[in-house]
Amino acid sequence: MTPNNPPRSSGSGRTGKGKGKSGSKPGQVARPRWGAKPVRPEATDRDGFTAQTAPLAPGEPEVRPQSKRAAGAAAANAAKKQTARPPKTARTGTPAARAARPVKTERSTKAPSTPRVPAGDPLVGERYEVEVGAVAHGGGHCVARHEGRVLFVRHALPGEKAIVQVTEGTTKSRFLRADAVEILEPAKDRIAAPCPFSGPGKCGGCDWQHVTPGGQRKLKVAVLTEQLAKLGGLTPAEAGWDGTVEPVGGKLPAGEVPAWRTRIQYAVDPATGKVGLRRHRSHELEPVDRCLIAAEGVTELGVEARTWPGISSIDVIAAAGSSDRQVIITPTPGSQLPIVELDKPVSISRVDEQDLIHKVHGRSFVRERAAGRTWRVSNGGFWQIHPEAPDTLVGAVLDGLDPQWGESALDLYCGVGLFAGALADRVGEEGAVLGIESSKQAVVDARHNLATLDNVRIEHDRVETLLPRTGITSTDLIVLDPPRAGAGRETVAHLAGLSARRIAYVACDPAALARDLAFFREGGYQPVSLRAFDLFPMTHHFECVAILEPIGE
Ligand SMILES: C[S@@+](CC[C@H](N)C(=O)[O-])C[C@H]1O[C@@H](n2cnc3c(N)ncnc32)[C@H](O)[C@@H]1O
Repeated sequence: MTPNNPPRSSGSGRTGKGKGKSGSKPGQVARPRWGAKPVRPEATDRDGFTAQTAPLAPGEPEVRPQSKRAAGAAAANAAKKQTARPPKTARTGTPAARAARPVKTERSTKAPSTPRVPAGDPLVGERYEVEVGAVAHGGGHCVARHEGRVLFVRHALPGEKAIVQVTEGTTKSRFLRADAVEILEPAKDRIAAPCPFSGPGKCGGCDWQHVTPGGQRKLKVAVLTEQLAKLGGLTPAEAGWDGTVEPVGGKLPAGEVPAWRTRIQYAVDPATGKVGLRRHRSHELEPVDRCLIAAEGVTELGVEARTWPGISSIDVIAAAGSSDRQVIITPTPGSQLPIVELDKPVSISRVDEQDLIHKVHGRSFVRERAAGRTWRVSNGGFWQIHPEAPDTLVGAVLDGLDPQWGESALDLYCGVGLFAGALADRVGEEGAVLGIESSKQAVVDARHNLATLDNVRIEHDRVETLLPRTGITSTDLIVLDPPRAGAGRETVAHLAGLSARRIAYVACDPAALARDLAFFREGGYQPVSLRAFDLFPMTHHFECVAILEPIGE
């Protein structure tokens, strides 16, 4: 595709750099520096993001996350597992910010739709011998073929010869899902999985316990390379990428598992009261008495060692930047919250039957440290799970953007204000930063976190709704850190029209990133550097930071 350079705005809406301060008081949002009046957005929250949302397999329709209540109902209906929605497996906290006072959690509360009954004769349980091919995007699976039909195989590695057992699909399915249950010829990156709960039919939280740390990063490199080519039309060199996925927190020897996960959602087995993690694409539980990737702050609470009668799920958050620990408990319908005693001091909140969160005791938030500041994150609102992720990503964004004193910047999908705060420090009081975020509670937190910065304003609404209404016609810098679905064609086109000197795109889904890079090219921007970070070891997830500049400059 030939890049084109559509005319971009002349920037007439900007009031110019170096003008006086906004005059906002601490705690108020600063007046914008782009010549647009502050808007009063409508409350249009939507589901937020978790890095652990089960990705879709190629061709699989998008499925919205369930509420805990809906998930509970579905768990009771495990017989329908074959066509059930993707599970909430071992993922961080709640998928969106929730308010400190009782408010509706910002999650889908729609009941699950009636499962479709797949046509054809079931093939579940069939075993085939296959040669395992390349790793595929999402789900931690590799592609194999049997009698012309595609199989997405978990617990395998490229190049292996294996016996696989079908886990989903019928004679009419376009593709089948399967687990490698016997490895006939192992790949050199295969190791014995250190976690006893990992393996075919077991916990769905980790994808690659059976792979060396270096082997996991090689798989991630293959996925990013493929997505850039397929959806972005880019070679690694054209993307400004050195072709590596950078380890974070030091390299570990094979067989050692980093305890990186500061947020975990456990489900509770109604029969035993024991906690567990969801099996892959299932509402069934794998009872777990020690999650190896859980951070020490999670494990030391002793949640896994207790029984939880009358409880359906438990979100555990162990701040990396303070000793704050928060546990958010969802009782089963009709049950009362028991007195909760854990092994360390902890704040407790409960989720009621309307999905409202109530503080039981302690704080309704945890405090994190990153980019030289303390951040309040309330009730399971978005915060990166790996302890080193916030500083790693802020470092990559600032290195790539090189913000200058007096510049204006947008922080889109800003969460509790991480990049906005870091940018504000660099552009100084002569500059201005506008953050936009759709979660009400995250906006409240962001305004609290950045209250002392007169040059930052945080607005509440969806980026795609609010940005066009701001009247902003140009800015110097943009950071966007959208949820898994990416920003999409319209938002990218709008951003490409703002004459930004540089744009930093932080992405947790390489497919959405590659697609949006192609949209940016249509708008006259190209990546000049791309870095990928292994911020979710033992899983197939990773994070990218792409820096874009106008083509031809
Ligand atoms: C990946 S998180 C990034 C948060 C923040 N940049 C950080 O690093 O902590 C994405 C954020 O986008 C918010 N979000 C989701 N869809 C949105 C939309 N359409 N417009 C604005 N914000 C949105 C979510 O609530 C979430 O806080």
